[in-house]
Amino acid sequence: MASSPLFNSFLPKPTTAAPSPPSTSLSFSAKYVPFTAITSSSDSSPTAESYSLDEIVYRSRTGGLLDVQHDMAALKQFDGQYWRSLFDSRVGKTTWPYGSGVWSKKEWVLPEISDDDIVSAFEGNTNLFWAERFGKVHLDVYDLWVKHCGISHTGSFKDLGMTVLVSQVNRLRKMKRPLVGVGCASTGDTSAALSAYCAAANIPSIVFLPANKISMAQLVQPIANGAFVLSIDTDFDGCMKLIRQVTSELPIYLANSLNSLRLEGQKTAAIEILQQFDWEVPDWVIVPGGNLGNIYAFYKGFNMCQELGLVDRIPRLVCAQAANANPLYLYYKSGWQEFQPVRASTTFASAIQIGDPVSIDRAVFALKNSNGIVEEATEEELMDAMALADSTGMFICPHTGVALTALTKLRKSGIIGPTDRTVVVSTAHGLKFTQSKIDYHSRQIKDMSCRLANPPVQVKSDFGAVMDVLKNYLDSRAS
Ligand SMILES: Cc1ncc(COP(=O)(O)O)c(C=O)c1O
Ligand SMILES: N[C@@H](CCOP(=O)(O)O)C(=O)O
Repeated sequence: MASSPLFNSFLPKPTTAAPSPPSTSLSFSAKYVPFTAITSSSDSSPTAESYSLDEIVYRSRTGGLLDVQHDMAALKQFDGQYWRSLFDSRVGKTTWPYGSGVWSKKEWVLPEISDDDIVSAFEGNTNLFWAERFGKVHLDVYDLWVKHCGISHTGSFKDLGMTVLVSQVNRLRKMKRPLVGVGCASTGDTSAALSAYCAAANIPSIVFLPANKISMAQLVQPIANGAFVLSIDTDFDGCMKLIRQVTSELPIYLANSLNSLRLEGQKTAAIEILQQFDWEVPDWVIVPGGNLGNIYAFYKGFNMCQELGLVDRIPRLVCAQAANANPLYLYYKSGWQEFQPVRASTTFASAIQIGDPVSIDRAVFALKNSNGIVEEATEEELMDAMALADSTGMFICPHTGVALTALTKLRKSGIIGPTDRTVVVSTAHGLKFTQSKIDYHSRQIKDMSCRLANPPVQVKSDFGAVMDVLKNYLDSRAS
């Protein structure tokens, strides 16, 4: 384990006075089952094919997706009120590992892992921000909230899933499983999270990045955290194919969301939203989608809360895609006829420039079961939405601009009403995407009017000149 003060919070902490976990915690368990067992079962009867979470397996026997299935009967020994109180009692504490927004829900995430194996930066517990001015002034909505998942250790929601995956790898390595490292393909955020958590636990990380397609701030993260970084002359989908081939040949553990362990951490953001609303259910939750693991993770988190009696319904989900990388949108618009991967074009929402999402089946299931909607945003729409949100005090990433565009469209069409409680999920920190904001505000984007650009005013070092400029500005504000 690292001993640097930087990673102090990653280290197991002595237990201080804190609420006790359920005395039966050791009886909770989870296993991998084929995703089809989740989608087709109307009851919780055991499926023939299942795997221990200590096995290294990403696909079912038929090549389909897997899912982590919890022993719901064991969890149901406790009622909704019990779980609500337990989770609430852990917020804002330092007791290891419950101070993490993910591990505060440990019984629902990885119930069997030892606390000593957990690698955590106390991720989660992110700000649920009341976007009062943006909502009221620009959209005529009064109950609009932005869940800032990007205000996090590595600046994106990926930390939520990565703490789970790297903790499990840490456990497997202690069990002497022959894993030489952990690898991922990435549009930037997954690699940043993977490399930070691996560095904290002294596990080698290997990342495949599409050359020249991610932001400089994202690129520098795995470099700084000591990952082995391959910049490959292809797009994300090409990198994804390569890492899948490599991880089937070498004992490198796959860290992309194809690995269903990741989604167990990501689903806690949904539980946290309910918790932050005092267990009142919002009407809408809007999530930007790329590889499409996260939309399913949100569904799973909400669905578990309903099934275990913490709430009595789930929100309607909206998945928002960039029009330049919109295979899910096209599929939805076709009435779910036939899925066709696309070749994703360049988008300012570069982290979702994905044409062949691995979790397409998971996303469709989540949307169908939440009465969901898919929307898309053009480059101009997403950049204007980002600039507008920033002008009301936020500093969001372009992906959040995609989600806000979806909200704007659904509000304009009346599908989202003025008093509907709506949560937009902000997936990464705006500081990772400053170049897109610089391009916009300096009106340097071809074929885009950048109508909300706010470039600095060049002025001579002269009192009169400064006063003239200021008077003009103040007059324009007054009018
Ligand atoms: C900032 C950001 N937003 C949204 C997404 C989309 O998440 P998912 O791939 O789970 O759909 C990603 C990654 O893909 C991302 O990095
Ligand atoms: N946006 C992602 C793309 C990969 O998604 P994953 O959830 O499958 O890891 C990234 O940041 O790399």
